[in-house]
Amino acid sequence: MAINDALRALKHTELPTDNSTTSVTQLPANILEAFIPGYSIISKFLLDSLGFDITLLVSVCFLIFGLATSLKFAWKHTSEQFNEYFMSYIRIDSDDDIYDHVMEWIRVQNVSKNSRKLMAKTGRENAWDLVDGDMGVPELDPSKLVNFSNWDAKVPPRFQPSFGIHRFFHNGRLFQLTRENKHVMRDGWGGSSLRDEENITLTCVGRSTKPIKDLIKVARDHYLDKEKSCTVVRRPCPKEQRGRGRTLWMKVATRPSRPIETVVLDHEQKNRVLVDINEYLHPSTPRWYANRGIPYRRGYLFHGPPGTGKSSLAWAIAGVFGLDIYCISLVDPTLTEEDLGMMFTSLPRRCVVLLEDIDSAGLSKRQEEETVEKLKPEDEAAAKIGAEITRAIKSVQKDGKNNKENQGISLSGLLNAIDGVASHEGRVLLMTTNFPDKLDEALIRPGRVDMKVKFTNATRSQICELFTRMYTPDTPASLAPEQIRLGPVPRANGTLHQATLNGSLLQPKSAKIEDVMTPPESPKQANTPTTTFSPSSIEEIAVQFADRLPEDKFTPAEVQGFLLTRKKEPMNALEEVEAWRDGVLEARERKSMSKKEVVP
Ligand SMILES: Nc1ncnc2c1ncn2[C@@H]1O[C@H](COP(=O)(O)OP(=O)(O)OP(=O)(O)O)[C@@H](O)[C@H]1O
Repeated sequence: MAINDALRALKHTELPTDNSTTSVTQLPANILEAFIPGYSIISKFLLDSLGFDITLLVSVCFLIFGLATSLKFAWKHTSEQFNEYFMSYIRIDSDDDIYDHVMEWIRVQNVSKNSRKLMAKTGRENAWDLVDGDMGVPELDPSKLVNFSNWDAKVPPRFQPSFGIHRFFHNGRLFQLTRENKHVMRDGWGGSSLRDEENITLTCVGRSTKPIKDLIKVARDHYLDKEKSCTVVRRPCPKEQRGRGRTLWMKVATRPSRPIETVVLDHEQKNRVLVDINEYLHPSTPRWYANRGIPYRRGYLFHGPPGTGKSSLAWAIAGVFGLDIYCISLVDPTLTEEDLGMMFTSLPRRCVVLLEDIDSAGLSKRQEEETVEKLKPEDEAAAKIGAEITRAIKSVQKDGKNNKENQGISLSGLLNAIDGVASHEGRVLLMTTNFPDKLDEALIRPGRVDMKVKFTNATRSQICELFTRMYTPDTPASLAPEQIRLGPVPRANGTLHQATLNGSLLQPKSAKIEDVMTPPESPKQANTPTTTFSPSSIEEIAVQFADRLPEDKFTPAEVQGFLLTRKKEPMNALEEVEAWRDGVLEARERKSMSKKEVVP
């Protein structure tokens, strides 16, 4: 409107013909009037009352404003054209691992140091950060109680580049990082919903993306190097975040890998599992499977009483082979069969999938069959009728549930996910159970479960090993995967297995035990015994300790629990173990007696 008025005013304006400065810088009054209604009255009033003509001032302001706007427009247009033809960029979404790699690299590169737009994050993100060493964690005073409110206050926050544009140099080249947050509509299971989505864009000058790719590689190497001795744990995303085509897994933690030698198990058994997985994961194995038309999958069933080390071995395996671990709880009420199928499909090429306590997920043998089996000797006809009734009740229950969110995972749903056509090949499937006999044959048939590993209560040698490990001072690192030597051992058929782990290496090294035990000098050595013991005396005490416990009566978890309460006092542990043993056995006896009384 104002512009139209101004144009109209320009038409009727007779521009000054003289060459004076005033005529150049002063805009005609009718043009100013078009932009500022009432201008002539104001200017006349100021001229009459103050004797000051504001036309020149207003005209200059207008000219500066016009110039700036034109420059801005020209700059925007030119830079757009420049970006289009002379810049390269790579965009990274926040749900991709590369996002974490780049952001972490940026953080340590101190890009944040020079930036004026920062985002502060709590220094300690999870419990494992305390073992990072680079967190500036304050020293603890052993004479005082640990107070985490004080401790947290002393941990400096981390600073990351905030949303917006950040520029930095790498290898002499200028890069630009643009961090954005957008609200986008996404299709999810419950329909479309508005979600926050973050991404970063890395830009550099030039018509090739190679410098950015190199930078991403550097960031990735840096990140993976830091996390080399860690295991990344992933779980299914919360239901509301699970979207079609979007990531179904979320990283929940990065924890230090469990050293394989800390899992106290029969060495031959442990060897066999590791050798088998090692052979399966070998880069040449997929071709071997493909040539024979065999699906490239391998499954393991770890079974035994609770607290015997099934999950511990699973975690240690992930650490040894440097694989991420994908944990699925089949009892998760939000997990549907469709979700499960998609999750297996979206697994990476190599990973460990851990399905814990599969017996508790309603996947045990069909109840109606069990009922028939139980009643058969007495009345087969009645049993069959009973089974029919059970089936009918179940189908009614199922219909009733149809409208509800979750109908649980059925056996066929799990089998489809595990070896359905879309299921990803190359993963190591580890299933744990306390009750292997309850599992349906279909679930544990060869091809789904290729190796069963039995875990038992602690043997004498396991008790000895648990004791020795507990009182051995911390060593800087356990066996790195590359330190585990491979050598041939005979197979059942008499041939030599090429990729076989040397069993002795999986045992605690005597060299480690020979480390001198000294009283703690700093809080960091809190696990070191207060009394000095020679390595040979620790071994001797371990033997005596094992002599005082019956074999196959206590789980390794129970023995570990007892030792943990005396973790600095091996002699106390030795002296008190008999009383503890008798107490636990008596309590068990009483419990079984009371059970018998209740069920005549
Ligand atoms: N064989 C073992 N070697 C070393 N530690 C063990 C062993 N068995 C149990 N533990 C210790 O006991 C605790 C429980 O072990 P873990 O969770 O592996 O047992 P589990 O057999 O998986 O039990 P559940 O069946 O209840 O899941 C852990 O702290 C672990 O360190």
